[in-house]
Amino acid sequence: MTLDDAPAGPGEPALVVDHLVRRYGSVTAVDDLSFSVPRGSVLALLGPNGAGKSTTIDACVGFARPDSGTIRVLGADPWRDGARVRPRIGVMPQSGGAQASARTREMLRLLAQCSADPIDPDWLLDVLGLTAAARTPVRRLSGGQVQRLTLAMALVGRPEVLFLDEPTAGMDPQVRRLVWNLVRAVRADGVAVVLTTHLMDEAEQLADRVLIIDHGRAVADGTPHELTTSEQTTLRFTARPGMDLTMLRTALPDGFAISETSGGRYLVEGDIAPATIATVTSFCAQVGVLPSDLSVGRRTLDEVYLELTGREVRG
Ligand SMILES: Nc1ncnc2c1ncn2[C@@H]1O[C@H](COP(=O)(O)OP(=O)(O)OP(=O)(O)O)[C@@H](O)[C@H]1O
Repeated sequence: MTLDDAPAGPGEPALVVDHLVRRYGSVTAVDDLSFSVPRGSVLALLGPNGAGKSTTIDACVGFARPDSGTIRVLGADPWRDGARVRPRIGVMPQSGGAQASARTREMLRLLAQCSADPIDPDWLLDVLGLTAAARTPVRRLSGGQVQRLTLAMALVGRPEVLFLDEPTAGMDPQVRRLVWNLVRAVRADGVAVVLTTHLMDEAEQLADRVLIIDHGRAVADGTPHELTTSEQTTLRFTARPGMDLTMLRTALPDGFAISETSGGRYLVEGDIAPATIATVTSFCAQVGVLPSDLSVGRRTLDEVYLELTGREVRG
């Protein structure tokens, strides 16, 4: 052990990533990324497909070797000192990880036996609604059940740091809420959680901090409240779908963006003032439309995310 590898003290962040770079051939998947995650907190990594989220997690759990930069998980280097790190972390990869031929309970018990102080597998199955599927082979579970089993596998060893790669992708809304409650419970127990998600409401619900990455680089970092509070406010209203907004664009001063976000739902972004509302309602009167649900508020995380990462679909 070197001085660099001294165990993290109780006040130290459970995870520290410092100037991480990871390349695959000519692709720089993670490009100078730095962040830390204190115990008892949740960090959400957001970013478009291919932004580098899974690669970041892979490096943090010791699956991928950093090209440069350092990672400390509970004070240890996950690549060089995996034997010290692995028993103290839980990982829910996107690809699952359960053996297809094993039965659900069997799979979980096997992992529990590898842990010094496991959570009771039957309790976990019960909490995750998998008791009825306890004797079902993994290959016959539904996609959502496999997801829940993979989460149970990440939790059964009572991890101090938990990595969840898109934990609720494809889950129905009830199960998603169940998973959110479990994440909140482990966070309250002092676990540091890193999760990736494409669901902005998931990030808003769970995260103490949000890190938005694009092309491997951080483009925003803050609490959900910090990221959605800025000079820019929004004015939303509902009216006839497909209105020609040219007249409204001309009437508003420079610096405003106007869009129809979905059929009949309009969004005006900029420094909204009382005069802006007057301009919008006067435009509606001119075109003979009654606006409804007119409201002024903060931008949503979704809007901030789209502004930072663009609206075009990535290949
Ligand atoms: N094993 C690999 N070999 C080669 N390139 C890879 C490998 N893993 C990832 N990449 C590339 O690295 C970049 C980042 O991929 P990564 O999977 O980390 O993104 P992501 O943000 O997790 O995407 P998604 O939201 O689709 O899961 C992409 O360009 C991807 O093609």
